Amino acid sequence: MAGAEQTTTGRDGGGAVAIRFDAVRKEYAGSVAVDDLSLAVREHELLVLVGPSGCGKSTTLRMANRLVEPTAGRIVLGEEDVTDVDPVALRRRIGYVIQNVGLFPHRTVAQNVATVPSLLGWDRRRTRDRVAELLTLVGLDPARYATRWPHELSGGERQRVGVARALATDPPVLLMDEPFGAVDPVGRARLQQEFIRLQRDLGTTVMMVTHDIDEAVRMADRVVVLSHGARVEQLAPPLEVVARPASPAVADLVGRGRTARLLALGRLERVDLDDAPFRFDASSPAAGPTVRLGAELGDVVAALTDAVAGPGDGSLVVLDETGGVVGAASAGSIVRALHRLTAADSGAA
Ligand SMILES: Nc1ncnc2c1ncn2[C@@H]1O[C@H](COP(=O)(O)OP(=O)(O)OP(=O)(O)O)[C@@H](O)[C@H]1O
Repeated sequence: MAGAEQTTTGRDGGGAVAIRFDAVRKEYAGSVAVDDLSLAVREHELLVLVGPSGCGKSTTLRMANRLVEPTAGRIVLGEEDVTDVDPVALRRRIGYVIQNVGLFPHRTVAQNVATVPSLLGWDRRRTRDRVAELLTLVGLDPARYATRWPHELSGGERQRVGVARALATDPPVLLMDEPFGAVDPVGRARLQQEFIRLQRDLGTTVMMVTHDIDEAVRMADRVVVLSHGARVEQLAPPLEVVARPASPAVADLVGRGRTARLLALGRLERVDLDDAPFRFDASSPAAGPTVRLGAELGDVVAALTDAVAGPGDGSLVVLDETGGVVGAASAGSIVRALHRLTAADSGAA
C-alpha cells in the first residue's frame, strides 16, 4: 500500500514522529479488529485512543510492541519497522502499563521495578539507585515501599509501581492500556495529574488507551476517537474534539456533559468580555471581585457565582497579566465563550 513508500520518519505538521501506523490491519479468525489504520504519534506527545468497547483500541496498542502481529500494513518506531526488531528487545525499548498492572506477586516492589534492569544485567548499585529514583518519581517513598509485597499495596500504589517498572530504563515510548481503570475516582484524578507532570518532565512519548472520554480530554495532548474497526473518527486536541465533534460518533461520545467539559477546557478571552467598568482601582478594597484573562471558564463560572452573592453588580473585573483592567466578565461572557468555542469557523484549537 502507498504508506510503505512514504518516508517513515519525517514530520507530522506538529513534530517528529515517534510511531507511525501505515495502513495497518488485524484480523482474528476472519473478523476484523483493525481495518485500515494510519496514524502518526508525535515525539513527546501524550496521545489518547478513546472509543467504545471492542473498537480495536487494545489491539492497536498491542501491535506497537508486537504482543499482537498485524495481518497487513506496517508499524514504524523511530526509523525501524517493528517487525524487523526482536520482540523481546522491542519490549525493552517500549514501556507497557496495563490495568491491574500485572506485578509479580512473589517479588517485592523493588524487585518488580528492577525487572528490566536485571534482565539487562545492570549491576546492583546502579539498579538500586534507579529503583529508588523511580519510586520517588512516582510518589512512593523508597524507604517505606521498596521491600513491600504487591498484596500490601492499595490499587493506586500498585499502579504507581507499574508505571515505575515501565519507566525503569527510561524508554522513549510508553504504551498504557486503561492504566488507571482499576483505581477509585479520587485516586484516579490524582494519578492522572501526577502522571501528566511526570510525562512532561521526562518527555516520554505516550500512547494510551481508555474508554473514558473525560480521562481522554483531561490527559491528552491529542485525542484519537475510534469507532468499530479502529476507524479514526477524529484526531485533534481535546478542546477541538469536545467543541467541534467531527462526526456523529464523536458527538455521541462527547454527548452528555459536553458543556461541563467545555468549561473545564475553554479559557476566557478578550472577545468574550463586556466593556471595562468605569474607573477601576484594583488596589481599592471596594474594587470587587477580579479574574484573570485566560482563566479556565469553569473557574470564571465559580467566581461569578460568588460575585452574584456579593455586594456588587454580579460581574467580575478582568485583568491581564500585568494587572491592567481589560474588561468585565458576566454570565453573558460565558455564553459568548461557549458560542465562540463551538462555532464551526473558529479554527483549530
Ligand atoms: N485474541 C483475540 N481473538 C479473537 N478476537 C479478538 C482477540 N482480541 C480481540 N479480539 C476482538 O477484536 C475486537 C477488538 O478488540 P480490542 O480488545 O482491541 O477492543 P478494545 O477497543 O480495546 O475494547 P475494550 O475497550 O472492551 O477493551 C473485538 O471485537 C474483540 O472481540
